[in-house]
Amino acid sequence: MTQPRADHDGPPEIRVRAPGKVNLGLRVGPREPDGYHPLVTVFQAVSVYEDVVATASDDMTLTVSGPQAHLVPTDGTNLALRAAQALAEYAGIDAGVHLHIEKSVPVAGGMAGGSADAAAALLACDALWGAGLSREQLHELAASLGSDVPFGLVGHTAVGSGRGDVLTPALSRGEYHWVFAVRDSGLSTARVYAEFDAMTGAGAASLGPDSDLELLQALRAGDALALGRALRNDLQPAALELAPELAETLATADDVGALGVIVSGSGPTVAALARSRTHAQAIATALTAAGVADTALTAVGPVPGARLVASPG
Ligand SMILES: C[C@](O)(CO)[C@H](O)COP(=O)(O)OP(=O)(O)OC[C@H]1O[C@@H](n2ccc(N)nc2=O)[C@H](O)[C@@H]1O
Ligand SMILES: Nc1ncnc2c1ncn2[C@@H]1O[C@H](COP(=O)(O)OP(=O)(O)OP(=O)(O)O)[C@@H](O)[C@H]1O
Repeated sequence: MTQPRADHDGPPEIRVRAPGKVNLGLRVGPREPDGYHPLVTVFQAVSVYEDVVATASDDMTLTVSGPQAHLVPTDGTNLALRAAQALAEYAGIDAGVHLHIEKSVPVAGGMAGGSADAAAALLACDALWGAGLSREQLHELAASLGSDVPFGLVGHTAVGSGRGDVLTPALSRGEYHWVFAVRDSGLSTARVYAEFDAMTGAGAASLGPDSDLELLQALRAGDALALGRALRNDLQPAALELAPELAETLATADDVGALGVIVSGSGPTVAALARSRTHAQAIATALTAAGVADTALTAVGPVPGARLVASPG
């Protein structure tokens, strides 16, 4: 078991890094009586990271840094604090923790930043408190916190079903280059699903088993061109209805030769697939120059899920 670092001045600390995600395919079925929608989604974890540093403390407290830190709640509603509390209760541990989030994933951007924080907090507190939970136990806790949290633990490429929390790893060859066009104002996931309901009525397609064949085949072959063509997001029309300016972002990325372009999850981040790192940088520059993104991040995927890393210094 990893021991907390105590080789510096100050209390022991654990640093965990967790990735954001893009849904390469997101098929959404009709709303169920519990308010959730059945999904079949292909997740890819990408190199836009959250670092969560857990330090031993008497209380449960949280701080956040990063360009959008002011948008993140630091009270008990923060998903990372809720994760720490859930783990303490589950494992019967009476201990505190201070969590510090170094945030890079856009807030309310459809890239599961809060979920990455929760996944990282679970792993960090498990290590800090020596709880020794199994992967299955961590997964169960993760799913109780949010539909995207289990994927934050697992990372790489996976097919999600159920609410998106039932995961099967998928084969993927090579590295894909992405540009994420970020908007300063986010979209609420619940609102986007409600708009999806309003737009589809009872007519949302039920989910057939084979519809992601082309997507999964492209990933297995490492064929970025085919992956670009196979990208699909059933929430995109709803996100565009709530944020019509995204149409311009999609069109601009298409104009500058993106292999595929899609709203990421519930949006408003737009994900553009590039041919190479250089091409990704060119797309990023074009998007910000055209004023159709407030920020453009370049990244690669797939990358691993939440993992302990050495603290710098
Ligand atoms: C859009 C995605 O990011 C795609 O991966 C996810 O489906 C959203 O996952 P998430 O943010 O972890 O969502 P949760 O925190 O579990 O749920 C937030 C809200 O989204 C809606 N929700 C979420 C997941 C799902 N399968 N059906 C839903 O209708 C519900 O209104 C829910 O109250
Ligand atoms: N650790 C956290 N980081 C960011 N937002 C959080 C966190 N905890 C709670 N929140 C609240 O949740 C909202 C959505 O957070 P988040 O950034 O995870 O959205 P998202 O990436 O669109 O989620 P998803 O892609 O999973 O639907 C924020 O607007 C904020 O109010």
